[in-house]
Amino acid sequence: MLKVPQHQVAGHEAGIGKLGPLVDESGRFYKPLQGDERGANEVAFYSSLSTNSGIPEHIQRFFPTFYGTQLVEASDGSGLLPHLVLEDLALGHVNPSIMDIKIGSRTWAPEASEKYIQKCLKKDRESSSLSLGFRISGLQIYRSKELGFWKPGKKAAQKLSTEEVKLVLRRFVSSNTLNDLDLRPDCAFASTVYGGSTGILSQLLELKAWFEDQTIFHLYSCSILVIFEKELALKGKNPGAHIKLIDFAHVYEGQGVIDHNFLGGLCSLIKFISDILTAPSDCRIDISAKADQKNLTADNGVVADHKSHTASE
Ligand SMILES: O=P(O)(O)O[C@@H]1[C@@H](OP(=O)(O)O)[C@H](OP(=O)(O)O)[C@H](O)[C@H](OP(=O)(O)O)[C@H]1OP(=O)(O)O
Ligand SMILES: Nc1ncnc2c1ncn2[C@@H]1O[C@H](COP(=O)(O)OP(=O)(O)O)[C@@H](O)[C@H]1O
Repeated sequence: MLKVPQHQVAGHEAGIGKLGPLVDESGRFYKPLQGDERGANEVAFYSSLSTNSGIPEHIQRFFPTFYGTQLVEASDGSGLLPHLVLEDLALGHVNPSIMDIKIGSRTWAPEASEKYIQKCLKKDRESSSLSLGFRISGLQIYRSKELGFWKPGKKAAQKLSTEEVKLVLRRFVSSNTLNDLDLRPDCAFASTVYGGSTGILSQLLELKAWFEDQTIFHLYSCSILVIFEKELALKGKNPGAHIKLIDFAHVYEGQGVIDHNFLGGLCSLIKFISDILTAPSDCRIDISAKADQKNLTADNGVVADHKSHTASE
C-alpha cells in the first residue's frame, strides 16, 4: 500500500489531484517521472551511478540506493505512471530533523529555455542562492513530543535572508527550539551533529574533495538532504547525522570541466557549518530588523502542529 511520505520537506507534494512522491512500508520512495526530459535525465543519472567507475565507493554512499523504475498508481489519480524507485531516506527514523539544501548559486542548466531560466533566476534572486550559493528549500526541526515539528512553509523557507539562514542552521542543532520566536539558539547538538569524525562537516568535506576533482557531472538544482534524530542526541546517543544528495532532474555531462557552481555552493555551506562549530555560543546575529524576522515567525507558514511520533507507533 503506497502512502504520502510523512517527512517530505520540499519539492512537489502528493495530494488530491497533485502529483508527488509516495512511499511503501518496505522502505522504498517512489518519485514520479516528470514527463519531459527531466524525468529521463534523472533515470539516466541513477542508472549510470552504480556502474560509473568515476564515482568511488565512499562517494556512492552519498546517493540514495536506486531500484529502477516501476509503474505505480500516481498520487494525483491519473492512473499508472512510471516512478523512480529509491531508498526511502526517512526509513528507520522516528522524528527526523531534516533540511533540504539546494546547492549552487545558479539552478538551471545551460540548455534550459529562456522562460525556465527566468523562472529560476527569480527564485535564485529572492532566496539566498545568489548571495550564498545555496538555499534552504525546506526543513523540519523536531521540537518535542507535545509540540511536534517546527516546519516553516516551503515558500517561507526559500525566502530566508542570509542572517535567517545562519540562524536556521544554528536552530537545526539546538535544544531551545520550542518557541518560534527564539532567536538565540543554543547549538547544544552542534558538536554531535555537525562535528566529529563522522558528523555532517566531515561528510561535506569528503564530498567537497570529490567535487574538486570530478568533471563527469554538473549538478544543477540538486540538493543535499541533512538528516538526524534529535531524540537520540537528547539522550546522549549518536543521532545518526548524515547527508544524501537528491534531485538529479537537471544533471548534465561535465565534459572535463569542474562543477564550479556546485563546488562554490558546497564551500559556502561548509564555511557556515564550520563557523557554528568554531563559535557555537556566538549568537551575534543581526536579526533585529522586523523584515528579517518575518520568515521565521508563526504567522508565516510555520506548521506548529505537525505531529511527532513515538518509537512504538
Ligand atoms: O514547479 P514549482 O514552481 O513548484 O517548482 C519546483 C520547485 O519547487 P518550489 O516551488 O521551488 O518549492 C522544486 O524545488 P524544491 O525541490 O522544492 O527545492 C524544484 O526546483 C522543481 O524543479 P525540478 O523538479 O527539479 O525541475 C520545481 O519545478 P519546476 O519549476 O522545474 O517545474
Ligand atoms: N529518497 C528519498 N527518501 C526520502 N525522502 C526523499 C527522497 N528523495 C526526496 N525526498 C524528499 O522529497 C523532497 C523533494 O525531493 P526532490 O527529489 O527534490 O523532488 P522535486 O523534483 O519534486 O523537487 C525532498 O526535500 C525530501 O524531503
